[in-house]
Amino acid sequence: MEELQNALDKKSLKFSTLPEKGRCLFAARDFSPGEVLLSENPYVCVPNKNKESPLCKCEWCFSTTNLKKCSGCHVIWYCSSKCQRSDWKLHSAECKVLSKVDKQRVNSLTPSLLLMVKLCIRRKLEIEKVIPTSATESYKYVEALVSHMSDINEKQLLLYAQMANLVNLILQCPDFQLNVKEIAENFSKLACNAHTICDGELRPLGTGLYPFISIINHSCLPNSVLVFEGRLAVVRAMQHIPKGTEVLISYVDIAGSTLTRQKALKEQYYFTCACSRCIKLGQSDDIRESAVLEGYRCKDSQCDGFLLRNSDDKGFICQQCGFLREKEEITNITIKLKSMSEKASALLSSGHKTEAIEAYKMIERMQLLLYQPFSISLMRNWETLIKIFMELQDWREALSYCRLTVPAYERAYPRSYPLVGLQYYMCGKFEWLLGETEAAVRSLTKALDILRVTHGTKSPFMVELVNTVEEARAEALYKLHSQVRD
Ligand SMILES: C[S@@+](CC[C@H](N)C(=O)[O-])C[C@H]1O[C@@H](n2cnc3c(N)ncnc32)[C@H](O)[C@@H]1O
Repeated sequence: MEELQNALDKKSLKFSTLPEKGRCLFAARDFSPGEVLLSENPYVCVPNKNKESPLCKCEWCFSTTNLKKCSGCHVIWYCSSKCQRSDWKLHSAECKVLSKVDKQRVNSLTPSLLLMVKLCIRRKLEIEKVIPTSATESYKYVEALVSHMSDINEKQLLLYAQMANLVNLILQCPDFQLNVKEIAENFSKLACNAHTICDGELRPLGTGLYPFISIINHSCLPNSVLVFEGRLAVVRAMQHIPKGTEVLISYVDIAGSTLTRQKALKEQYYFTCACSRCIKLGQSDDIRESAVLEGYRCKDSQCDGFLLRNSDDKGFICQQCGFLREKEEITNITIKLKSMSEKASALLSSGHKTEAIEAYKMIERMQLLLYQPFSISLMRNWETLIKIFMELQDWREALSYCRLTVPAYERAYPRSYPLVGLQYYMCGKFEWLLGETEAAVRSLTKALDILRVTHGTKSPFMVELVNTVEEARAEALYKLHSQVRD
């Protein structure tokens, strides 16, 4: 505890505990927007490999190019000998373990199993003093993480026990000194403490355990943001944080209604959020916000009122014009939308992109009849369309949908939120590709204003963004001069 506070003192942070939250981090001085509060290398991490992210990645830096398999275990990939050397202390032991696992089993190992294998190995190497412990890196900080073992249901417990058995089988060695119960508890710890490692555009790359950053609690209106520079996790102030304020990040997508956010937090993190947004649950502002983000629109296409459930539960009443929308009509459209979404997603996963586009456009038309213009469902459907058009390199169509999402993002997220900046960035990139230089300058400048606070300016992603903005500004100026000359 004293060692932990000493390490945090250097960063002007104060460790504390609150009865309703457990461990917390507080600012021990004022922090300005964009200032780094805390940065940490992963205690252990693994690249993702799943249906959404099928490419193999370098175990150290997550690069997907120039990959070579480790010649010892034939399981782990590296993009360079530099990355392989950096990982060697841990991987030399991991390599021996993985090379003994039969080929079929090794291919079916999920990232979370591999992460747990690494965690057990790192612990053993610390005990053997192969990897030294320090004031900030030690297995004792993993031991201090919350596990919520008493909150998880039997089904989940059984799953963790099965996974723990598998890890034990893979490790095949008694000197790991961890029993199945301890490993199962560690799985539970990973579920509520591990972080998804993302690139600058917040696309997931892997999963990592960062025991210091794991002390930071959640808020649906956070004052800080967690981003990654490669494998390094960096927490930055998104706004001015006065001395004595708790440092808070968001654990879940904060775009949803209070009920949706609270459900997600309860399911994965076992707490009822009482942040400054959540305490408004049931108040008129909160009801209006939920109705706009997840509720239905007025049947009268000219009216932009939001609907609330009628007291007799037969339908929904527009709060502006008093029109009733029958429950049955809404149920029918919702059922149709569900079946259309299933078809569209099947078309997409079978590679029928043109047909999928038509299906998602049909969904959009139906959503426009049912939901508010700033609805989250509509926003997600536009995001899918942008993704498909990007894959087809149809920048014009991608831009038109991207422009629709920007106001929806601005409505759903706080103003300086990274996702808002990234949506402007995406628009700017499409405009730049399409030669719409002035529009690109406007969008990229907005992106830069937000992202220089959340992402800093030093990462390769931000350096590239700064360069693109400068290039776009120079080209816009050149075009302006040419027009004046002509
Ligand atoms: C990553 S840990 C955060 C640190 C944690 N407080 C601790 O004692 O180690 C996540 C857990 O912290 C608690 N937590 C985080 N944010 C909270 C909040 N806003 N209100 C109540 N509990 C919270 C929940 O138990 C959650 O599962």
